[in-house]
Parts: sequence; C-alpha cells; structure tokens
Amino acid sequence: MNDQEAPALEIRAVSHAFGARRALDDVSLTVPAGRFVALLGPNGAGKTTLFSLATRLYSTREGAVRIFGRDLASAPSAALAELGVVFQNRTLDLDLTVNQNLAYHGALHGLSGRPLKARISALLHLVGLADRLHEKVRTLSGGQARRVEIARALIHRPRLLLLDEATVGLDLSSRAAIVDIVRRLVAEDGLAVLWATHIFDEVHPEDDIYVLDKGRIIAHGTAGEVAGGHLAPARPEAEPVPEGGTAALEAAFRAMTAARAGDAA
Ligand SMILES: Nc1ncnc2c1ncn2[C@@H]1O[C@H](COP(=O)(O)OP(=O)(O)OP(=O)(O)O)[C@@H](O)[C@H]1O
Repeated sequence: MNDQEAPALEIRAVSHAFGARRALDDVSLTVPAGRFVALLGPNGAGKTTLFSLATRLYSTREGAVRIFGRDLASAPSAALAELGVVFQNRTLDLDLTVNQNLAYHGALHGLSGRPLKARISALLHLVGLADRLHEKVRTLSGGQARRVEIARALIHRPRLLLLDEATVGLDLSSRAAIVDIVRRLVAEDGLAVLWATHIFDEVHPEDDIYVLDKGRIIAHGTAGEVAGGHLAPARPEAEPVPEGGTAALEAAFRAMTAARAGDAA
C-alpha cells in the first residue's frame, strides 16, 4: 500500500495495562486520510491512554499503531513526522509569548528564519490570534490558549491531528470557535483528525464515531447510526448542535454502557 492510500491512523488490536488495571482491551480504529473521526467516551474510558500510545509517550506492547502506513514501533520518526497533537493538559509556557512558544516548537522541527516566521503568522491568522503574537500566554483566555496549542501542533504541517478533550473547561463560544477551526482544517486543507470527547453535542450525525467504554470499543458507525437514526441534522454553521439535539446519541450511549455494566455484574 503506498502512502497516499494508507489511512492517516490505524490502531490495530491495541491493549494496555497499568499493573493489574486493563486500560485498553483489544482496541482497533481507523482514521481515513482527510477525515474527521470522533472518539466518544466518558472519563476513564481510556482515551488519554490511547493518545499516549499513538504519540509514543507509552510504547505499544500489544497491537500496532500505524500513521500513514508507517509503523510507530519500527519507524517512529517517519510516523511521528505526520502527527500533530493537542493534549488534554495544557503544555504551553505561560511566561513566554505566543511567538516564543511557537518559535521554540518550530525550531524543534527544524524550522528557522523567514519560513518559521511566515508559518507562525499563517497559523495565527488561521486560529484568529494574529494580533496576540507578542503577548505572554498567561494573558490569554483558556480558549485562546487552546487555539495557540492547535497552531503549535500544526507547525510542521502534519497530515494527522489528534485532539484529546480539546474543549474541556471552555465556555460555549470558545468551544464553538475551536470546533469550527478544526472542522475547517478537515474540509479545506484535507487534515485528518481524531477528536476525543465526552461531549455529545460536538458530534454531528454524519461523523464517523467510535464509542470507547472501560477500555473497549463498544460501537462504531456514523453518529446517526449509533444513535439509532434519531440524531438531529448538523446545522450548516459549525457550532455545537443545541442541547437536546444530541439526546438520542447520549441515550444510546447510556443504554450501551449500562448494558455492559449489567454484563460485568
Ligand atoms: N498512569 C496511570 N497509572 C495507573 N492507572 C492509570 C494511569 N493512567 C490512566 N490510568 C487508568 O486507566 C484508565 C483509563 O484512563 P484514561 O486517562 O486513559 O481515560 P480517559 O478516557 O482519558 O479519561 P479522562 O477523560 O478522565 O482523562 C482509568 O481507569 C485510569 O484510572
């Protein structure tokens, strides 16, 4: 399979345990090139563990992770070159400016001089923060800092972006702005995205979703299919759908996880 045909991310039969606690159990999922895929799961489902394996923070002992066909264990540099990531926990240096944070990260990826400056400028325009270049990150709102993290994750032009609960703790309009930026990157730039969330209203009916619960994938399909076809259609503007519009997905999810809790009992 050549690089153009390979999925952006392939996770195959991955399991991971912390001592006796099995955090992931035989998880497989695929993010096709240029597509938005949501990973929906409650707290403790295993999302962050999966991201830690996909970014090689943890080594994969059971199963395989491939990024555009490159195996993360045997060809880590080639695989990670295609990957950008926004972690759940904030990792910007608050006492450096936006520019310094981005420039430092760009330098790690071998960028310097004019190309680096141009890249930072383009990315800050993309996330709507061009006027904050020389301000310390400490002065930004939570949503603005998140947008800087997205810019930073894209500095080396990855073709796959992983976001772990990127909107958690943000107000509705900041969440909407971030969802909008990410969906535009998919639609206009062909970026592939894995969007991990426990917030139902960030998912549109036509989105490809995987539902993760207690370390296992318990459902996969479009969000509309998983919700039994009762999900309200996405609105054309990329705001989260109003509360209640995703009630069917939430109800389906609760029914699935309750059934599993019953199985386990
Ligand atoms: N370093 C660790 N040591 C021990 N157990 C861990 C560790 N990291 C995660 N776990 C456990 O693994 C399971 C999955 O956790 P994980 O953080 O991956 O879930 P999550 O879906 O990202 O949840 P959240 O949204 O709350 O971050 C949980 O039971 C958690 O307690």
